[in-house]
Amino acid sequence: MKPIIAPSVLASDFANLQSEVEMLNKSQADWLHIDIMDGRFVPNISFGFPVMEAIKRHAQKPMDVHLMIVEPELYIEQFRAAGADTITVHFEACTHLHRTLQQIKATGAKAGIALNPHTSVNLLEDVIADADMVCLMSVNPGFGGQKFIQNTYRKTEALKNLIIQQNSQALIEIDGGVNQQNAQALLEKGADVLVAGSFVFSAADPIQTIADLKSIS
Ligand SMILES: O=C(CO)[C@H](O)[C@H](O)COP(=O)(O)O
Ligand SMILES: [Fe+2]
Repeated sequence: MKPIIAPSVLASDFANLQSEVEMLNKSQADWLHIDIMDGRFVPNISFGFPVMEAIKRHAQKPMDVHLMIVEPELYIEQFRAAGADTITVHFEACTHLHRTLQQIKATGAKAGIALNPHTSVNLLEDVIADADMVCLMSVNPGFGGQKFIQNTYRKTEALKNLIIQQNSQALIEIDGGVNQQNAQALLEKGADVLVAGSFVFSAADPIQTIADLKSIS
């Protein structure tokens, strides 16, 4: 099965956002990955609703919104209104994760759970049936351009086993440091969605780079 490719707009040229989004429209990218950072859950601030809405005005593909924020339940409806198709919240940021997943689904969006590198996939046993996607962070969240953490291979395999065991339909997304070197092995371990930021946007030919990732199976 071909992977779903979700380039992370975080690594794009914000001064030329419209042309970056138009490039993604023309490419084989399946989704646009949108990283929202609040300066509290992670030690960085990215962008918020006005920028997301501007991206949405030009995007012809679904928006996969990764919320690296505390108390995400306060903003779910607003992110949906700003154009999110999938909303992923962090396991570590949700006191009532099951409730927050239902809240996301009630807006009509797909609901994802992101796990920091230190968080075990075993903690998802009682909630995996309620998730449309699990995002395994393969770097510590907060910044693009970091080095891929090797333990992600093992986690991907363990998560795939849990999904099969629980008869869940959740997709496995890998986020952070994804490139042509690690993509094949991630897919073999069970990944469905590859997020790639700096690897795509720092390439000489981003459209070809996306096509190369897409052609791995
Ligand atoms: O969530 C993220 C960082 O917290 C980004 O989606 C991720 O880092 C992608 O960027 P890169 O491919 O450059 O690592
Ligand atoms: Fe992300």
